[in-house]
Amino acid sequence: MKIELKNVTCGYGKNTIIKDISMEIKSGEALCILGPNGVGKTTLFKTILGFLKLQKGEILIDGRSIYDYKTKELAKIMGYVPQAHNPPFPFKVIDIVLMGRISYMGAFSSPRKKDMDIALRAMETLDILYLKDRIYTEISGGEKQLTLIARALAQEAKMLIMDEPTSNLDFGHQIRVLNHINDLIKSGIGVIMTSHFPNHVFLCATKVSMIKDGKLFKIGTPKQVITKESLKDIYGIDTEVIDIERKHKRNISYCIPV
Ligand SMILES: Nc1ncnc2c1ncn2[C@@H]1O[C@H](COP(=O)(O)OP(=O)(O)OP(=O)(O)O)[C@@H](O)[C@H]1O
Repeated sequence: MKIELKNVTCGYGKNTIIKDISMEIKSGEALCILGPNGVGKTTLFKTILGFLKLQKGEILIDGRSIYDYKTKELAKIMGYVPQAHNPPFPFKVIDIVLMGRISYMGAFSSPRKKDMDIALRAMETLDILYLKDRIYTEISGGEKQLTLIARALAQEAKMLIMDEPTSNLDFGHQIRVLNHINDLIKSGIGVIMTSHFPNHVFLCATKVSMIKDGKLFKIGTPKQVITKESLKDIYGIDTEVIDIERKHKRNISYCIPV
């Protein structure tokens, strides 16, 4: 499966936020989008998901415009992990995760045993089974983030769109989620994510694109894109990107401020 963005221009009403961006993501790849606060990463995601209309350009899934897909079809293709939020009703955590199964259920029908099993398995994978009967609005920001990731896993979508999946998480959960993203791409799922941490890109992304002033600034492998020059360009800080040897895993690059 392939999602292609061709000369995408998008924003709110007549206000353009993202200008003329082209990129593509295939199954088994993790594309991380980096860019400063307010540059338009979430706006781009909302447009890919069809919540916002394109101003110009095209978004294609396997060569077909996203606008030619039915909502239910799209829900089986793309799962969305938004930044943690509070829904208007005090749902139980398990109900939030089960919402990932809606596209598999008939109208007005309740979850089958299979849906419940899949939802519970998604929670188990992320070590949050203990939250099952808690009220979503009463759990911590990190627990909400993990719940939303579990909901996307339960959706069994082929492409996951994750808006800052590690925000709100403690160090252990950040690494667990990044490892989980690695497992997902190994299993053939595609991931498009945003992050504010270039080091997270080195840990799980196969591809990275940097956005500056609403335009695509750089795209390539993490090593090609994350350099001291590009970090200075988009964040305005001086860094050093160093290579680190790891005992039991591949060597990795790491950026530190200087
Ligand atoms: N509903 C909206 N209506 C109008 N403008 C909006 C709306 N939501 C966001 N914006 C504006 O669009 C711009 C891009 O916002 P967006 O949330 O896409 O940035 P971002 O790169 O995801 O930021 P961050 O890294 O801080 O989450 C900002 O200037 C923001 O104020």
